[in-house]
Amino acid sequence: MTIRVGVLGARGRMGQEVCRAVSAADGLDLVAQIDQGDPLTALTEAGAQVVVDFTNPDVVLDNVQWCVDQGIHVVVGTSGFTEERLAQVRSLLAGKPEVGVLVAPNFAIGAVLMMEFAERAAKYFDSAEIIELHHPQKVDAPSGTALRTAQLIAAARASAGLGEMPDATKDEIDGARGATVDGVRVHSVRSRGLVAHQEILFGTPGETLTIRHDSFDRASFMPGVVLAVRSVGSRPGLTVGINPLL
Ligand SMILES: NC(=O)C1=CN([C@@H]2O[C@H](COP(=O)(O)OP(=O)(O)OC[C@H]3O[C@@H](n4cnc5c(N)ncnc54)[C@H](OP(=O)(O)O)[C@@H]3O)[C@@H](O)[C@H]2O)C=CC1
Ligand SMILES: O=C(O)C1=N[C@H](C(=O)O)C[C@H](O)C1
Repeated sequence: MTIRVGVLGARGRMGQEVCRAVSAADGLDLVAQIDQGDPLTALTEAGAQVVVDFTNPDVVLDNVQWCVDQGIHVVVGTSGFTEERLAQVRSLLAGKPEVGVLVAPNFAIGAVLMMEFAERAAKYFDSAEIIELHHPQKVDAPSGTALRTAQLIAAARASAGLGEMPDATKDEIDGARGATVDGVRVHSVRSRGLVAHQEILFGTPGETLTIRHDSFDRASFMPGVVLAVRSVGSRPGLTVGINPLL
């Protein structure tokens, strides 16, 4: 059966790529392309069953709420999902248990594996720092992928009983050590020529391990987005990441 798909943020960098990918995918029908200023009611008028949101962190929760209220499943790629925001999505869904919302900080398979490998490595190393590098049009810092990676590393360290990292600095210029997310230092680089990149640097006496992923093209996110669109309708409630679909 064909799935009727609407895209929010359709004129953006990701939205345009998603519209192309949905149009080219078997069994998906692109029925609505919505951007800033367009009414959300165009989604219901077009009979969208799944909406894909690649907008911005300021508006995404309102969009999700509106879609959930209408009984439309949502695939969310927009960044900024802290644990607190995920909890807000869970409470939106409480009144609509049949609706599925999938929030993925990163749809690229390499990035998903990078996060899994980092989670696995975390307990073996005293130190861990994240360096994320993106194009300069990105509105937020740190990236959603870096936030999620920090959460995963922190949780793995806590369950292994590891204490604080041996990283105290006596004298530092503000910001020199990056931001601290769940106890993990995160450094954000913005530069022309970049798309989306991240490395995690682990260290313990005598050795370091670097895990790095590079998205050189937004095409890297599309297989994950299409998989999520096909799956979200059969996954009521909140799903975080595409890992359970792989
Ligand atoms: N999960 C993943 O794998 C990935 C996630 N992302 C995330 O996706 C998001 C979008 O990234 P990107 O495409 O580069 O950003 P863009 O700024 O290129 O695109 C966002 C689009 O959404 C539009 N928009 C803003 N508000 C609304 C609204 N209320 N309703 C509908 N459309 C709206 C914007 O319009 P206007 O410009 O007029 O404001 C713009 O056209 C970011 O949060 C980014 O971090 C990006 C890549 C991969
Ligand atoms: O804005 C981007 O470009 C990206 N955003 C996501 C994030 O914040 O992690 C995913 C990817 O890094 C590209």
